[in-house]
Amino acid sequence: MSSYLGTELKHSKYRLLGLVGQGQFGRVFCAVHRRTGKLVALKSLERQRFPTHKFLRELRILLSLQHPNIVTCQALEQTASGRCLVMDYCEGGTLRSLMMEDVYLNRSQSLKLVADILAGLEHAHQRGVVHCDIKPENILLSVTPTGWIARISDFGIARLSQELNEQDAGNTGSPAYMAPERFYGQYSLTSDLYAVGILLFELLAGYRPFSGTPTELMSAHLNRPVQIPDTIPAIWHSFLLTALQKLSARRFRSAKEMLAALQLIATTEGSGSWLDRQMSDHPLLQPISVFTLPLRSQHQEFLEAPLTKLAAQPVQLQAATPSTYLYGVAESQISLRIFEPDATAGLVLKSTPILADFPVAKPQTVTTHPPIQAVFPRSQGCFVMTQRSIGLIPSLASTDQTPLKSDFQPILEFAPNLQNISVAIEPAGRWMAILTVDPTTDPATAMGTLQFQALPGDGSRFWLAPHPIKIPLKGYQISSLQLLVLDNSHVAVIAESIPPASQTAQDKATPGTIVKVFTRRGTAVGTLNLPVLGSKFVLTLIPDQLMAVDRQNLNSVLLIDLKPYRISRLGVEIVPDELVATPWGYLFSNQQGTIVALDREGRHLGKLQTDLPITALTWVSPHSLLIATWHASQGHLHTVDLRESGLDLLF
Ligand SMILES: Nc1ncnc2c1ncn2[C@@H]1O[C@H](COP(=O)(O)OP(=O)(O)OP(=O)(O)O)[C@@H](O)[C@H]1O
Repeated sequence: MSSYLGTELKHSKYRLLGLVGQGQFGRVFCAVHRRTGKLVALKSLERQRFPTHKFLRELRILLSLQHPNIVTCQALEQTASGRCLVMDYCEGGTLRSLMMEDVYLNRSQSLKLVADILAGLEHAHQRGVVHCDIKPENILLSVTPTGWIARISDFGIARLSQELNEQDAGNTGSPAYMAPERFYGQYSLTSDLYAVGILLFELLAGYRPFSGTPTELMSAHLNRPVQIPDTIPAIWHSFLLTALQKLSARRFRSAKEMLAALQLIATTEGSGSWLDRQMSDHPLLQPISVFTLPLRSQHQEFLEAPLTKLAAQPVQLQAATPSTYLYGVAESQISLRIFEPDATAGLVLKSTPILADFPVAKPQTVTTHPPIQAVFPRSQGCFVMTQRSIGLIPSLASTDQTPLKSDFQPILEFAPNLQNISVAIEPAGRWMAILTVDPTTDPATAMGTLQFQALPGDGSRFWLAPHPIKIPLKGYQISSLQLLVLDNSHVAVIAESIPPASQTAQDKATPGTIVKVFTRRGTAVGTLNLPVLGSKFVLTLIPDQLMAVDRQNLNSVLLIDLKPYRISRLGVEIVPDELVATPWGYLFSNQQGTIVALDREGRHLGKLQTDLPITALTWVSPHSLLIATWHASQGHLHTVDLRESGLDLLF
């Protein structure tokens, strides 16, 4: 179906970017408008299931609802096999997906989301439209630098599906959120407000007031009084009890009235910071269950200088034994250690260190060398970037047991007048991309130059952009520029955007991050304007996924999926200095010696703590971590076996 729709849309205004989800009536795709570059959601609706007259009636309703808290429908696209609704794209996923993570949303943000829903409902109710299926799955999220905006989706479609279901099987809606009268087939605008009451209860308590089978739920909604737990502050009790009245007439009379009551209590309680647009002092996301375990090293090696970077590379040294090279950087020196798997002891250091530290560049003393800025271990060896050049320390894998060579072969010397040089190397080490900023004093005319170059080995077989590509950098924060290789044919230029100066304080444009993607042949693929401020972008081991520090919410990390486009936040409890992707999830560390481990779904696996400041960390096998520490002129390289660390990992 995805390729069907792709083919059918070949000559339309939209280009499909990927499947986002599947609803009962069809699939939802992320697509981009070919001319404007605007992202949209295309919701395909099967023709047989939506007879034309009903569909047009619902479409009229949908088109009449234009509000920032409603997922608006912009147009209808006809395709050979059916129709697609063209809707605003919400990159933050659903409220359900956010509620399923191992985090508590801060109170102010939870209340803000409920206030958003009420504002959207007020708009719809004023136009005589009742939603009938308010639940976290139908609340989509737009991401903002400091949190989210809730937007109600499925207006009209929810009611239409109810009608169709009634004809089919008589089973409608989502019983967990259904007001008592809905079980008798009646509904009014207060049925939506009852559902919002359940949703607020769930956000504040972490569970819903009633659970069980559909029959048990029906009986509970109709007869059982609501029990409010002590964990919900008393100030909210009468609000919740009013929203969850069994008799429709005893509830809030309108969304507007309910919203006003919510704002009043939030202000009284001191959790209404969203009302005056201030940032909350509390972390946006608070992990639910974080336990701390002492960091136990399997092996410790004494270091003479602090290692600021560690990079591992699997190698095949001897016929059947896969080993791992570990490169360590201390200022302008790079060292190499070799690890080999051992049947009983896991991964062990073959000898310590095999290659003594050696200067990277020629000059006289180590201290005068330009410090190493980045290392890229690849099959030919380790590419090393300094301020002045990029070069290769050739691989020793092929030379087997011969002593390790320490020659540094320069590949490219940078012109002295260039600033902000970024280099990125393809995973297979066949080509590199270099981004430089042309010297200028005027930010309005700043230009970047992106070049591609084949690397020693079989790189010259690749067709690379023959000429430098000029990138206008107006509106880019140049000091934040980053270059990443996404896969063997794409690179991304990433930078913070400078919002244009605005006239009024209210009208203040929000800052964001620009991600511009190019092919290795130099073709611009597209630009994403991320509504978040990220820094330290790294690739994860999931294709087309990036992660970054969330600069405006320091205890959270951003996960950015490019295909389909999606932004999620992980609550990590620490302000991470290092972000490391592993085959099983993510590791974050800070200089205070804390390491937080999360799985690929963002679930917290635990926290390791050492008293020593961590200067670098990496993994050398899925369960072996290498951690460099440094304190009071003393440092160690620790080998940690995660299977014995006490973390909740399944290997
Ligand atoms: N406008 C949108 N922007 C981004 N993602 C969307 C959008 N609309 C839907 N989605 C995604 O697609 C998924 C399917 O959405 P859809 O509304 O078709 O079904 P549903 O609400 O999950 O189920 P149902 O059809 O039973 O109501 C959602 O879970 C959501 O993740």
